[in-house]
Amino acid sequence: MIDTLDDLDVEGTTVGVRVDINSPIGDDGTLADDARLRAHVDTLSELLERGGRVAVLAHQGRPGGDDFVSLESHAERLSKLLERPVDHVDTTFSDAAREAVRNLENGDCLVLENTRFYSEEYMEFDPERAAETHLVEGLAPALDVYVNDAFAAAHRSQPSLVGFPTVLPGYAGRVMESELDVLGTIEETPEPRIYVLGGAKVPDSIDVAWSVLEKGLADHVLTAGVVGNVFLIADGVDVGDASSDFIYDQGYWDEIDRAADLLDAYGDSIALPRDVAVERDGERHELGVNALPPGDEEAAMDIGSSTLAYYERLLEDAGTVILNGPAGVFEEEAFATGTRQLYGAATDVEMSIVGGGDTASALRSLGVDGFTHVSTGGGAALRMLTAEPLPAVTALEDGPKRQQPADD
Ligand SMILES: Nc1ncnc2c1ncn2[C@@H]1O[C@H](COP(=O)(O)OP(=O)(O)O)[C@@H](O)[C@H]1O
Ligand SMILES: O=C(OP(=O)(O)O)[C@H](O)COP(=O)(O)O
Repeated sequence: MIDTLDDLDVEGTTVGVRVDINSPIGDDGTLADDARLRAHVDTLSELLERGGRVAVLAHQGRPGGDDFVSLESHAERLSKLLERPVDHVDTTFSDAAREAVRNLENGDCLVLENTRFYSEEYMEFDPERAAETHLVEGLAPALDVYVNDAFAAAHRSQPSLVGFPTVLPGYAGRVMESELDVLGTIEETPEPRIYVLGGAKVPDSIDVAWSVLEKGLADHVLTAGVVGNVFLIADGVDVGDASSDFIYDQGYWDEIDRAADLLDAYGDSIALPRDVAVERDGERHELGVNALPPGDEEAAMDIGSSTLAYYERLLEDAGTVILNGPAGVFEEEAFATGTRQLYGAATDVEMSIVGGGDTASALRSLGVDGFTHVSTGGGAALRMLTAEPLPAVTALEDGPKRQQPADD
């Protein structure tokens, strides 16, 4: 059993709240979409209104990425959403960070700096070891309790997610609580069950495909996006240099062998794109798989209309559809068709569950709604939907194993 905010005496308590506000970032390096911030407003408002002193912990992007930026603009946006001042502290566990946390009054909120600015936070540890990292040892003494509301990151065994609840009393926030309620019952959802795996996080998607096919949870896995391109290559299709180079640059080349192994083991249950869309003369141009490779500069940016018709037919018989990752580069209107139509078709299925930060933002910008549940998490939702435990949830369940050092 996990304790929730109902079990916490909040007044006067300094609460470290791990949220997932990892969001799209604009060309100016600031927040471009606040959906994930909005999701946490209930938890943060409740803690503040109940007299808590709130220090927000979160990551943004991955080292090396264009979206690996400070949380300053997130703090500004949170201040508007929470209708109260929210300071940003430009470190996470330094003397200055501890000082700022200790200076909080009841009802005050601040945002500490991007946890991933510190290399340990981008590594995976078991909880005991995570509790010995600089981040946790440095910050925990300034906190009384830890609240994890970051469902979307709960599949990561990183210090801010599994280390703090090992040394502090841990509680699930409202987002975490409701996601666990909805997604914890996958084995009971109507069959046949179809998993649609698109987007760009290929290793996560292949893990999920293995797991759900091995466990008999999925009747079909439909592939799209970069994931679809990897499966096409694994199936011996030449998707062209532009798409292959992209996969190579992302470090996903080994995933092709894993996809090939999956096709050997479960090929009958895995659907591959039958055509793709590339940009030719400034416009969308569809090519059947037999007509590949495309020109040198032409990347496969979306699934084509034959694939869509094929996938829509499969969805007609589904009882449950679980979708993660856009079917194409939805940010460009010419390549948004696959995502718009495929996700649109999924809303007709009896139970439709969607996961993924980019996926949720794609659906909003494309105006597609009507799903049974849109999760705040992508990889985390998928992992739950494979009936696998989430490390951050397990750490909350296990509770503190030892006392944190006393505050000085
Ligand atoms: N064929 C493709 N080629 C390149 N990028 C793609 C393709 N299909 C989808 N994408 C990109 O995948 C990104 C989202 O993937 P991902 O991060 O896995 O989604 P989520 O956050 O929903 O889990 C989007 O930025 C989209 O442009
Ligand atoms: O956006 C996230 O995951 P998601 O893309 O699977 O929804 C989380 O913030 C986790 O980020 P990560 O996949 O860089 O560890």
